[in-house]
Amino acid sequence: MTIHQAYLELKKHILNQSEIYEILEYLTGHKYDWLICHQDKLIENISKYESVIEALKQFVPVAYIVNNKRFYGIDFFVDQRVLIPRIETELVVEQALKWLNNQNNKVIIDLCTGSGNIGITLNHLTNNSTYLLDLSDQALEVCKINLAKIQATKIQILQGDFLEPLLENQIKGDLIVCNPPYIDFQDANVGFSTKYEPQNALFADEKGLKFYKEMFLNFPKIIKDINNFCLIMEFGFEQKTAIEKLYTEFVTDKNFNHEFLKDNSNNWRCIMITNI
Ligand SMILES: C[S@@+](CC[C@H](N)C(=O)[O-])C[C@H]1O[C@@H](n2cnc3c(N)ncnc32)[C@H](O)[C@@H]1O
Repeated sequence: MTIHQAYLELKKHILNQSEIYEILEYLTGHKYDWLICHQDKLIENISKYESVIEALKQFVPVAYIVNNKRFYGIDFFVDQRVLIPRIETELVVEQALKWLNNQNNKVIIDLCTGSGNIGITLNHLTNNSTYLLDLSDQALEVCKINLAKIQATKIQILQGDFLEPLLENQIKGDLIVCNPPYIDFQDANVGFSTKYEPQNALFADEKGLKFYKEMFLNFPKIIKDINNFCLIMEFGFEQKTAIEKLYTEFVTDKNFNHEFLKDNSNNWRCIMITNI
């Protein structure tokens, strides 16, 4: 089978052109430019090709097949132990970089880190000390693979339940970023595509709001300098009203500023809390 024939076959299963080339790169070990110029070359590893087609028939996401997902221009190793990083989460990184504004003596804390995509990206780009936390040992194994793969320094990994490792060890940061599980267990609209992702990365109690409530109640305890900090949390596109309500109920200190941010698809996606 030639590369061109494989391309035509893959097209029957994948709508996204760039994902087709991700698979062809995975199958041949060659980059896009080479593939374009060598369409008549044979795919040598036919059994690998056949298992890809089988996985696609089972709707396994391409990122899990090729063990890679590009996030903020960086290639992260991913497998079924972690959530596949989403493009909308790049908003968290973008806003965090704006707040950091080239400061390099800050402490970053990435809660619910999963593959480490947010925290490792920020560390890689700014060289600030960074803590990466997750409850899942399995997710942290993947995170460690990414730490070895992507140039990152001054990073510590902590396992535990949400804020607990920070509170227990009295660790505080300047920039807190967090993309927690936020889907309501009752949500009927969850796409079929999430079937292969870790369920504890997706769903949360209290209609998906448990982590926001816990954060709003406790975040001053994990901030180094309450007069100069930034906290950015991602949420689901229909959760803004509920999160605004929780904020009003649980954050009573008027010395904080909060704003909501929209992603590139014009959906409300993040809350950002800072000092005034
Ligand atoms: C939505 S995923 C986010 C992963 C990654 N930060 C991203 O943006 O793609 C949520 C992560 O929270 C972790 N998690 C779930 N419950 C947790 C808890 N109680 N404490 C800490 N982490 C938790 C999951 O293991 C998962 O890695």
